[in-house]
Amino acid sequence: MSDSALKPPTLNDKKAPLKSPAVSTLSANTLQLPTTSQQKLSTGPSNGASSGSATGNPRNKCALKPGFSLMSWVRLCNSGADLSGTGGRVVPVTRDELARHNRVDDAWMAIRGRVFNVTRYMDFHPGGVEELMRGVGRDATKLFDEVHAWVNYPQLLNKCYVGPLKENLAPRLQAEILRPPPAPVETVPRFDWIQQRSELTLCFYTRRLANPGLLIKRSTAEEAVKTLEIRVQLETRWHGFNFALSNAVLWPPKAVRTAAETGKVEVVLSKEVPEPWPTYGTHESKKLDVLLTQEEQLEYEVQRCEHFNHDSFELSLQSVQQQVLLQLPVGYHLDIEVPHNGELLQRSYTPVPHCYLPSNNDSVDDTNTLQFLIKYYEHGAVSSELHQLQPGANVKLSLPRGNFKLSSLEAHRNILLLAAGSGITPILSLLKPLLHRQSNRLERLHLLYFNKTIADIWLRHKLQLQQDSDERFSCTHYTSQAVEEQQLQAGRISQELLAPLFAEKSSECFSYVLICGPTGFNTAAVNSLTALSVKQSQVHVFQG
Ligand code: HEM
Repeated sequence: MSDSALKPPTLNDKKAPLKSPAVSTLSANTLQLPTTSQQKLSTGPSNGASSGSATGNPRNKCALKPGFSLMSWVRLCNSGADLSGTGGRVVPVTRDELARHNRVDDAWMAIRGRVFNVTRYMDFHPGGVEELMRGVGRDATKLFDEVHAWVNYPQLLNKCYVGPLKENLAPRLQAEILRPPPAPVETVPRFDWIQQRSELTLCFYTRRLANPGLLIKRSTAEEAVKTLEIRVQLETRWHGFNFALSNAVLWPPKAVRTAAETGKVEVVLSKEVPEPWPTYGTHESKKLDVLLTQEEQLEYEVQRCEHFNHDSFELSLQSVQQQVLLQLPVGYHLDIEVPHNGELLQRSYTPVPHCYLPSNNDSVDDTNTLQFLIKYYEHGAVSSELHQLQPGANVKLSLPRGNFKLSSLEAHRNILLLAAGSGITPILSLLKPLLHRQSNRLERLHLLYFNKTIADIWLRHKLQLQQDSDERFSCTHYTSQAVEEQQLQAGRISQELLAPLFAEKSSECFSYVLICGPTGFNTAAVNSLTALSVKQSQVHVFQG
């Protein structure tokens, strides 16, 4: 039986609505978009089988009625309309009071001790009215987190805040909730430059473990360029630097380095004429509007689309005319958009570092090309469209998205990785950055990789090579179907399977766990870890 046969086909590559185009007249708003794409808690396979998304999660967005786009919601929020229904007052709410607001035309919902009036949000909810109604009139924290923990509800519902949920809060906590949340401290990259006779290096300093992303755009299709746009991504925020260089440099850059740990970004450019420059030129910098960058798309073209194993393929993409170079923050993904039956469909995928692909090795520069491993589903609209792409065909990519914080791993030296099926891809992007970490060097990085059959295992040989080259890394393969091979174990994710790794005094005791797989796998993993007293703060689930 194929993976796709295990799941209701509607959850595979479900049609996503065409995103609204970027509205350039919209100025920076108080609202930010959710940080990553979406996940639905599904009845999908609980182990091993992949959902088809590289991050393991299917999408289930609804088409919104005309006039109910995110942009329209932002406008409504900024219009001064009384969305909370309290005239701007903060009113503590009892559970009984909350339960009375349980109708579609009078809908309140509590999340993490705060009550929001979601009545006006109903038609704007990308998951649909029916889904939103599931959380109405009650404390919906658990449900909300199960479906899309990454959605930035405090910002989206900022103007809908009614007040704290009363009875289950200590007075001190209540006082905290009544106070407006403190504005987050934002890092602005600092620019510097150095040169050699034949090279100019543009440097951007962010902060330790900032895990920056990078986008470089040339303004013309010429090989020698004088103007360049360089953008540095820090979480959901992009900082743009527009350079007018004093002389021409060659395209593409000679090297591009983003150091996840130090937070330093370097763009090394070859000068067209090797000579010392009195100055690099000039630049203007600005923070880019979060809403606009969330909507922005890049044109990429297929370089290769080749068979990888019995049900997956390797897709290699390069920016059209090599206009753009992109480096994703570690653990981030992006959406690939393809047309299908007159609609535009999107799905999230995490690029695979070149060194893990059979066709590549360590010396290849990851910047020019984005490589994906994609599982093919017969009924999966996006994967079947992508599967048919010929070299030269165009697709659209979103900018990188994600909510993974490399800094949350800083204190941890024994890290456990749990991956299922195609959920291995974000995990792969982390292996080298973690093993190369200089401060608080890692002691042990252990991967448990779950698949249905031996034939489904991706990159087994490469994982073995990684294990051979660094004794701190180990990988155990589990298959849900019985196996005869010695190096493989039969088993599904469970509390029993994980328990020995968290036994007190065990030298194998892990203090942080990263999880990526289909929703059922993620839920089973989180539940097993909770039962083993692993705290929520010690776990990150990749979603998207
Ligand atoms: C607690 C009850 C809720 C349920 C059951 C629910 C359900 C869903 C579902 C099924 C989706 C589609 C997910 C997918 O694409 O796979 C979705 C998307 C979404 N929901 Fe909710 N939702 C709830 C509450 C909320 C609230 C309170 C907000 C307000 C901030 C919200 C904002 C969103 C957003 C922004 C998306 C799109 C996510 C993305 O594009 O990544 N939801 N929701």
